[in-house]
Amino acid sequence: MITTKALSKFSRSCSFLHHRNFVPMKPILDGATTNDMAPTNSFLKGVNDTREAVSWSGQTRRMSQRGFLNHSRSILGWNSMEIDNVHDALRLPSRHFSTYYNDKLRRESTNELFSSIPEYVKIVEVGPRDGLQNEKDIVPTAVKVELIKMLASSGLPVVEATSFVSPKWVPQLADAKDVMEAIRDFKGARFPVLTPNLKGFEAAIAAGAKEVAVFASASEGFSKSNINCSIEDSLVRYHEVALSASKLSIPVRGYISCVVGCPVEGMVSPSKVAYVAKKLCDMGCYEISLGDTIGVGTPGTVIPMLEAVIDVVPIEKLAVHFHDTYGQALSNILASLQMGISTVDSSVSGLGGCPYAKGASGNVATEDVVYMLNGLGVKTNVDLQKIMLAGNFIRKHLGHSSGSKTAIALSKITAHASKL
Ligand SMILES: CC(C)(COP(=O)([O-])OP(=O)([O-])OC[C@H]1O[C@@H](n2cnc3c(N)ncnc32)[C@H](O)[C@@H]1OP(=O)([O-])[O-])[C@@H](O)C(=O)NCCC(=O)NCCSC(=O)C[C@@](C)(O)CC(=O)[O-]
Repeated sequence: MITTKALSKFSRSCSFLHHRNFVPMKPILDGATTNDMAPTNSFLKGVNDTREAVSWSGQTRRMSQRGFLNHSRSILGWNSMEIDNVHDALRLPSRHFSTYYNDKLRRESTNELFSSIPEYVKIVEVGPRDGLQNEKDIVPTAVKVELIKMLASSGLPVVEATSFVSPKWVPQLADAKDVMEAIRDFKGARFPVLTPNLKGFEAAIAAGAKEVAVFASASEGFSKSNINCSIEDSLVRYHEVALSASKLSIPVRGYISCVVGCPVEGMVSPSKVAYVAKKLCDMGCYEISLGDTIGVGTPGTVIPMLEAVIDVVPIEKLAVHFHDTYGQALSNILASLQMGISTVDSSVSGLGGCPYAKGASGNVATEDVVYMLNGLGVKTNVDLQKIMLAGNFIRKHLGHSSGSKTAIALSKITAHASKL
């Protein structure tokens, strides 16, 4: 059941949200119909505009941070030197801008805002799958393999490699078997693959996959457009996959798409997400990734959704998967971390989108997530510089600019930083 308890607890602990006139949304979502949600901002329905001015104990911290950055700029001559060569930029020890400084601040801070943030966050990289499935031009297998290799060597614990789906539906990933065969001997990361049915599962195992993921939806409309069946039918298929997987001791991850909004139906009720999450958990999924497929969520919709799911699935089994269409992904991740989630999906360079979700933009960029987590003093074991190199590699191939603000910012900075 959705309660306002955690919302108000979250709100009390998040003085920064009050500071920005944030007021948590009433849990209006249960039973909401398509008519409840106009295409754009009806997600805001129910927000009380009771603005509160709460002094923020982080003011001093923010000011001193700015002081530090100005100091660094003057040492680095930041404004006068710009480059567009990521290799040069990578000489810059980014920790000077984030981890080192904020680690110290976080350790010293007693602000309760930090208390619920986990010390370690597992990042699940979905770029080679979620990213490349939506590219107009088909990426050559060798490029995919090199990207996966670069990502795995950056310290990422999980790199979702590809999908064993119908090549008629997603031609971009029709080379799944070749990709898996090429990475068979890669070490250092796990390489799960998407499987929509037993046929996909069997093909994945034959190609050497050691872990699979099934993908349901919280909305009927999206389920039909993405996998051509109802939610219930998909759960039956996934149950079959889970049974076969368990016989082979293959771990199964479960995705739920459209956890706050659907391109077909509009607003999605948290109770529907909780229902599917429980079913996936009961069939044996070791982790359930909650996907804001079209990136419409804000903490105002994400928190009630998480509340509903946490009521029925242990929090340590949950992951969040945000697309950044409205620039809300990092705030949604921060809210999720503060609620106790410690697994975050992201995509190098912000690649991504679902071919069957109109309007879906890229996933939150891995570089931006790592930068934020470094800044919070949260361990990820991921090397930001190596991720940036992987991002640069794939972007050059695709001919797009980076979807990561961190990568763009750091690529513009050059200096003899090693002298610092
Ligand atoms: C589920 C199906 C297959 C149903 O597709 P269908 O057309 O209903 O299935 P079918 O059983 O009638 O089979 C049609 C044809 O596909 C073949 N087929 C059937 N299954 C497979 C398979 N596994 N691998 C290879 N081929 C397969 C089957 O053999 C047959 O071939 P034909 O006889 O016509 O030559 C199709 O709808 C499909 O592949 N959909 C996948 C769509 C997809 O990958 N979407 C993107 C991923 S989800 C996502 O991005 C969201 C997520 C996870 O990232 C979270 C978030 O962002 O929120």
